[in-house]
Amino acid sequence: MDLKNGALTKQQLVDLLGSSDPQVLKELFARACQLRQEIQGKKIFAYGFVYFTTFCRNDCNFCYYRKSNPIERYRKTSEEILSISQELIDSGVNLIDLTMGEDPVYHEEAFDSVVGIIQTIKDQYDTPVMISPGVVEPETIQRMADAGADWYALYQETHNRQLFKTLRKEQDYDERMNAKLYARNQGMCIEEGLLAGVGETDEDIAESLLVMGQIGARQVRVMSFVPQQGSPMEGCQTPDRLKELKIIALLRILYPHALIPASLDVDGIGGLKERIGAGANLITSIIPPRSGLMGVAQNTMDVDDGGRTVEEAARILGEMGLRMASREEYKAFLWGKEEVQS
Ligand SMILES: C[S@@+](CC[C@H](N)C(=O)[O-])C[C@H]1O[C@@H](n2cnc3c(N)ncnc32)[C@H](O)[C@@H]1O
Ligand SMILES: C[C@H](CCN)[C@@H](N)C(=O)O
Ligand code: SF4
Repeated sequence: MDLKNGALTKQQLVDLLGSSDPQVLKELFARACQLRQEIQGKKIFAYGFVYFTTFCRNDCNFCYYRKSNPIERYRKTSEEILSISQELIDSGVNLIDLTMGEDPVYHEEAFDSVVGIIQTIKDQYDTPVMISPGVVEPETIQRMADAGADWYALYQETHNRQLFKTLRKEQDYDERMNAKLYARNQGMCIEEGLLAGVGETDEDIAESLLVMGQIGARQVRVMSFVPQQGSPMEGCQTPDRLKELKIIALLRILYPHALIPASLDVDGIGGLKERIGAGANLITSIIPPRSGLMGVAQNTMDVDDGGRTVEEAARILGEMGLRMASREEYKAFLWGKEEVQS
């Protein structure tokens, strides 16, 4: 199979996802890293993660924060959110990802405070913003876009409607998809994502990889499912990481210019090297230690001991002959002449 030609068919994707041939895998990862190198050299981007409310009205079967899970929750104030964001920016992240559970309190206040926070980070801190609020009204998306939010992140998890129904209980597939298409049509960049190891087939994954391109997502991700205490899927197994790594590499080959995260939220900082080695060009889930903030799939792993910091990630990148990008380099990549294809 010719990996140089990025136009892989669905069948070729399925074959590669199922392959355990060491030579094929070696070529796959080498090609993915070569493409990243050709496009951005040694630079790797990094996003700060601010999960500012862990209250949620939904009951996703895979998630620790589902409303039926009797866990301790927090809701940070606007002042806290801004000071944590400032701390992350000072540490060297390229963007702030404002993430929330679908917290009814914010829905009641029509997201006024979130809009204000976006404005401050954009106008006063001069930093790109991603918003991950779950499904929100078109009007709210519009206000967030007007406030300057660059990105709307909303992961379908799977593009198999049957499987979606079992994961995102009582949520509508089309409503979720349409929210991100609306954001894209308003000029926002969108991130699409899939969850690996939740009962999907390689055909399902191949379909997702193709849909991600069709909808024009400029950031595309995969996270391996991590079982959560107290959730219906607590007893399910976490998948072999090789699948996630293959998906990262295939995404890079299909969409050479896309932002593809190496999330620290799956295996902590210990999982960074292999994901970058598979072709990821962005580190996500950087969280300041002792800020009282949590991760999603790994809610505390490596947070308070400073494992999920720019400093630690930069050290590891250095060992790989790579380096952290500056905010200006990120902005140039996103908005500059080097047009990023979808
Ligand atoms: C917690 S949500 C935050 C935004 C918003 N609440 C939403 O659901 O879109 C972000 C993503 O984390 C991922 N996630 C949640 N629980 C996970 C788990 N147990 N293992 C791996 N990824 C998980 C899912 O892909 C989910 O879409
Ligand atoms: C899943 C989160 C992102 C939400 N936009 C975050 N923990 C991450 O891994 O990047
Ligand atoms: S994935 Fe998001 S919407 Fe679903 S329960 Fe978790 S926080 Fe809520």
